[in-house]
Amino acid sequence: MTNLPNRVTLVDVGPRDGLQNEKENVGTADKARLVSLLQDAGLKEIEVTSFVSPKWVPQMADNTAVMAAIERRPGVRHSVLVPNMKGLEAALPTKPDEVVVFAAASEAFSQKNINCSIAESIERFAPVVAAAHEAGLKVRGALSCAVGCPYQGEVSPDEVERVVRLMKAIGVDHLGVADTIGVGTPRQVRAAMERALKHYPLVEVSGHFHDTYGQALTNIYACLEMGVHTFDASVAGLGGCPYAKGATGNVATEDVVFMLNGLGIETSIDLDKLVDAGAFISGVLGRQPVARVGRAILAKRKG
Ligand SMILES: CC(C)(COP(=O)([O-])OP(=O)([O-])OC[C@H]1O[C@@H](n2cnc3c(N)ncnc32)[C@H](O)[C@@H]1OP(=O)([O-])[O-])[C@@H](O)C(=O)NCCC(=O)NCCSC(=O)C[C@@](C)(O)CC(=O)[O-]
Repeated sequence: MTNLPNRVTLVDVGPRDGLQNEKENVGTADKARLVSLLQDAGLKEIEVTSFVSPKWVPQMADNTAVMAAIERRPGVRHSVLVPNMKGLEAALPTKPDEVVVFAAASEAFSQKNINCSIAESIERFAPVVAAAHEAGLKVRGALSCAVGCPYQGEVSPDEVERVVRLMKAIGVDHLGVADTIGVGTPRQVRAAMERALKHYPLVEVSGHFHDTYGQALTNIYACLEMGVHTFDASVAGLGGCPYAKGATGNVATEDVVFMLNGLGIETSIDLDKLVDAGAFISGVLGRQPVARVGRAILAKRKG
């Protein structure tokens, strides 16, 4: 068998990416409770909220209140997504441990998601990255539509590498390769990852997969074979970007942990407690978890 990493870090993006697309308002206390349950389960990296325009993404309008309500446990990093200086200025007083900026490999998606071209987005992010660094924060960069775009169709590795270079040039510390609409298969994902790895070391690259076409775990495995050992995932399989119509949720954290456990790869995450977190937020939303492992374990518990 190929050498796989011994250990994987999972970033649970459920409270942000998972909830941002929910039409019904999720209460601030429930969002904070979700963060606590994820911490109980052993998650050390949690993307808590975003400081984007509330007109564009109303579900994240309580960002400051959520950051004030979460329990800060030692050793857990709480990150927030910001689209511009206004977002960073609002985020900094809430004391995030890390900020996430997000650009797209596709022009069309950049316009739909953040209302500007890729070049303009990089111009916007440059001062954000500098100010975040000045505040002592690390900056993760998400590169959306790294294999496919809901408006443009296929996205080439050259397009990916072009934006990777731009993000590197403005000082983004970590690059997340995102299959925003979950259309990638291992060959395409590997090609996109290879381009990221030309500019960032393995420790500063991660994968972010949606499961629209059921390829997310396969794509994660393909990345593990390349040595990539950080992945975003979303508890209960929540999620989707409001500007990526038809895309389903992120890969479920429960499903990823189950696969990694089976491979003997350490995550320090307690699967049973994670399933509890998924059941909690699914209950708040009034539906079953999308996570297959979550459903299976809940069904087994019922007997
Ligand atoms: C970027 C903007 C703001 C541009 O939106 P715009 O309308 O072009 O911005 P603007 O600068 O012209 O401002 C318009 C209004 O928004 C306000 N505004 C401006 N900025 C902010 C801010 N930060 N926080 C709060 N308010 C803000 C600003 O003050 C003004 O208010 P008004 O004068 O009309 O009352 C908008 O397009 C936006 O917020 N987009 C965010 C969309 C979003 O959150 N998408 C989902 C996240 S990305 C994602 O999920 C993908 C990812 C990362 O998970 C990886 C993957 O799977 O690909």
